[in-house]
Amino acid sequence: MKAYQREFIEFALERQVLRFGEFTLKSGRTSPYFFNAGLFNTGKDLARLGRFYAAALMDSGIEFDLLFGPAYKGIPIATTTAVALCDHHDVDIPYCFNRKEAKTHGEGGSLVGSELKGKVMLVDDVITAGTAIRESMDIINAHNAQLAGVLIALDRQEKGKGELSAIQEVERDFGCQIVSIIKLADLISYLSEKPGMEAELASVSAYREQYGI
Ligand SMILES: O=P(O)(O)OC[C@H]1O[C@H](OP(=O)(O)OP(=O)(O)O)[C@H](O)[C@@H]1O
Ligand SMILES: O=C(O)c1cc(=O)[nH]c(=O)[nH]1
Repeated sequence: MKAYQREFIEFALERQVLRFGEFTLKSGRTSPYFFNAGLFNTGKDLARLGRFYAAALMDSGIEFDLLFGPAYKGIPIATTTAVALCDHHDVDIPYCFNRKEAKTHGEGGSLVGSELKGKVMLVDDVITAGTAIRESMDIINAHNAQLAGVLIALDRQEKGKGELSAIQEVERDFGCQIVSIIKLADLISYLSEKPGMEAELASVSAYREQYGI
């Protein structure tokens, strides 16, 4: 694990974005841990989060024209990443996001921000079973844009529909690269080095045995 990954895990634990307990996921699975990016909820946290995303994006070397943040939690992530790319990497990239329910008055429509076109970098918090990414792909395809890649904070490294991980399935189906700041494996190695986290390590490891890849 790299230093910035350990730093990111500590940031998420400190802000209780990363918590242990019993959580029902969108996929219906019951997980002993949960990553709630909505709890990066101050200006300082969001600015710091954006720096992690922007650095991971620059490191990935993937070329893209636009950031897309799927509603809802992808919206502040795309926004803060765009700001960090400008402030810390001198790169000015347009961004846009969707509404979960189309607006029927005023400017109307389902998209807000820059026009959805070109090579799109999708940014979100986590991928579990890949449903949210597939929903976003429908929007990207409907606008004749192309998916350049996906950037998330946490790759939960879980099985998708078959034996591949949800991420591997998305990479295969859409021919794109998925980049994450941390993976479940990083969290497990962090927990295994940390005194007093034995119970969390045991429950997360058991979950990985059941759903992990
Ligand atoms: O890979 P998946 O199985 O789709 O799960 C991951 C998705 O689930 C959560 O979003 P959710 O749809 O709960 O929406 P929110 O951003 O409005 O909280 C999360 O923010 C991811 O987008
Ligand atoms: O799979 C999900 O629904 C999910 C998992 C997680 O860790 N965080 C989240 O916001 N959603």
